[in-house]
Amino acid sequence: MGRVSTRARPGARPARPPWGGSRHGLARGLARLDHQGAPTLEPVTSAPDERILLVHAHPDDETIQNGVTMAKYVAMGRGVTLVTCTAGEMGEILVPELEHLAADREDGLGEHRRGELEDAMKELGVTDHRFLGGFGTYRDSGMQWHEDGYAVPADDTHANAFWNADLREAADHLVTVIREVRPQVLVTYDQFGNYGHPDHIQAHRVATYAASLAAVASYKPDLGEPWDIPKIYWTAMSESRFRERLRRLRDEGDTETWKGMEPDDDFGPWVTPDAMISARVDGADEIDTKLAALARHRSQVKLDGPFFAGAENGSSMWGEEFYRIAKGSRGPVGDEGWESDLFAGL
Ligand SMILES: CC(=O)N[C@H]1[C@@H](O[C@@H]2[C@H](O)[C@H](O)[C@@H](O)[C@H](O)[C@H]2O)O[C@H](CO)[C@@H](O)[C@@H]1O
Ligand SMILES: [Zn+2]
Repeated sequence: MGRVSTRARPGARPARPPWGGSRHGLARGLARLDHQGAPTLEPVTSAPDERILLVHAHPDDETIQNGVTMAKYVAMGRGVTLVTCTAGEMGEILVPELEHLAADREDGLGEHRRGELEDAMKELGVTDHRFLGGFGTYRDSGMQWHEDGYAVPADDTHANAFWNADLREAADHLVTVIREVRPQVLVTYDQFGNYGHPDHIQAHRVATYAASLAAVASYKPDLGEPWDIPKIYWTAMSESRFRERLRRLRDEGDTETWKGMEPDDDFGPWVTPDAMISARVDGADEIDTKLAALARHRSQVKLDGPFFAGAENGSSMWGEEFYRIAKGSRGPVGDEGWESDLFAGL
């Protein structure tokens, strides 16, 4: 684990994560330091010894990609912190009675999805969730398919669209969180944003940059004591599971889901070859919790559609969550060569 600092600058007040611990309470039993840096005798309630930080672009990404992992780690008593970079203002709306919230009508979808996210976090048991820079700082950039990939809509006029964010300014918001939470594990997307959404790509860039900046002692000490995150993972879609899922859908006559894609196609960066996967978190015990959280994102997710069909009995790709290690050393692996716990080896 990284250096635990007990040095407090005179006048510096340690930020406190919402689980009630103090930044200085990371090492059990340390006396709390008062705001002059003098030790007080009252016992401190330590932050969980193990802490994970997840950085996602929109509400629902966290549950789709890491709902099992988050629920599992909360149940294990680990600290789970989620940072969501935008409120998903530009999303489609699957529920007719919510259509008035659309961006080109009342533009109320972001506020609504904030509530969906709160409800989903209650299902997973996650109590520490923040929007990057505070709610409304960065706006969902939207996405449109262009010849060879997604891009932001040409007529996008919102100055605070996340895709337009100043990278270092956005990273500084996350540096503050990293130095407060001091996670051993960081999870975000790969360089492709998993499926090419501009906000996902930007979230990857901000998380990666912030992780580097947070570790530099001489970088903006006013944002907190430096913290070098030991392990960084990118979320991954297992190639074998995706092909298997698509094959099953096509065998069942479903030609609509992932329309135009066939099981033996070349999916490029959309999937990760199993040999490049580092960890698999099993969700046999958490899949129901994940689905309950997914159901809370009702403006975006139709559980009774083919996309999530079969997830309830674990017979789909949603009951497993895959990761590629981007920084740090892996712990013990199983027969497939995958870790089963992102904190392994720490
Ligand atoms: C899972 C995810 O990242 N969803 C994003 C995505 O949503 C897609 C978008 O609305 C597209 O227009 C639909 O056809 C597609 O079905 C949706 O998944 O992009 C949205 C706009 O940026 C974003 O709000 C949503 O969270
Ligand atoms: Zn997203």
